[in-house]
Amino acid sequence: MSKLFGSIEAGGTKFVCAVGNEAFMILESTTFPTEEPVKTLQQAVDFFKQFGSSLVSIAIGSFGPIDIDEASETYGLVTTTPKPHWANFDLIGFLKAQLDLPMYFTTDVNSSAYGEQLLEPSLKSLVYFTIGTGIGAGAIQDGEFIGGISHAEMGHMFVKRHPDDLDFAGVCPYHGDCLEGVAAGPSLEARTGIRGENIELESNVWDIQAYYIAQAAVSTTLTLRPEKIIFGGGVMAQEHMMARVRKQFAELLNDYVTVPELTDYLQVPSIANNASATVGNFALAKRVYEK
Ligand SMILES: Nc1ncnc2c1ncn2[C@@H]1O[C@H](COP(=O)(O)OP(=O)(O)OP(=O)(O)O)[C@@H](O)[C@H]1O
Ligand SMILES: [Zn+2]
Repeated sequence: MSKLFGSIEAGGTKFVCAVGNEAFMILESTTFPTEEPVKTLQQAVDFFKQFGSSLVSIAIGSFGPIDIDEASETYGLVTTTPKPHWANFDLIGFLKAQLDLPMYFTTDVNSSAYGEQLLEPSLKSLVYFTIGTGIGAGAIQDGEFIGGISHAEMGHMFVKRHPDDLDFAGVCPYHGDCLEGVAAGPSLEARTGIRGENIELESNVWDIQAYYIAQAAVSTTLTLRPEKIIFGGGVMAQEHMMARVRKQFAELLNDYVTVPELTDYLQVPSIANNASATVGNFALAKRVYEK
């Protein structure tokens, strides 16, 4: 019987569980809201149990911060999230108690970065940002995720303020006006009272938003010098955003270092339907199965 790989994209708003084949094609998937951890994870377990022994491994790309250090006593836990009930919850422990399979645990954005890199194996380095309810980024260098004592947390990098945005305090519960605090979806609503989906194109909030995202791209460029930076997430689904970000990026970088053509260098995901993390998870599940 052919092998199946499992994927959990554990988002702050919703969970997407899927199984895929050895070509990393999605065969079945299910989506449900992220509620309290036991209820939510039990739904994931029940989904995977249907596939019996065909399912050989699972990769989990999670919202964070999470403990991904296998040598740590708190490996597999969601750590300091402000999300009610989830702080210090043993996510991997819960899954392992009911599914005796090899598991790979990483951030949702690392999973997405891994998925995108599969499509462009010639790239040795790549960074994937998601700009949604929160902001996170995953980075690959020579086929491995970057990180020291834990995974990167680039979504909370500090940015300089847009001159027309100085009155806005930002909405990050930890830092106020870090990148996530001023550029994730909820900041659009906090400034305007209108959800991002419904703000008109003429609003100057888009240029403010693009200014911060462009700064993230500049800081990432200067820190890691990756071959490509990809921007996914609900906010970047607006087609005008990439053009605004590229324009402000060029002004901010001011030709200090050379980068590839901006239409190649700063891009939206190549994998359609927000499936970058799922595809990446299949590949990571395969990797942990073969280890
Ligand atoms: N087209 C859009 N334009 C601007 N903002 C949007 C758009 N679509 C969604 N948003 C905003 O982005 C946020 C939701 O982001 P997204 O759709 O990427 O979900 P998500 O953050 O990936 O969910 P999860 O936390 O479960 O991963 C909300 O704040 C929403 O208002
Ligand atoms: Zn922050």
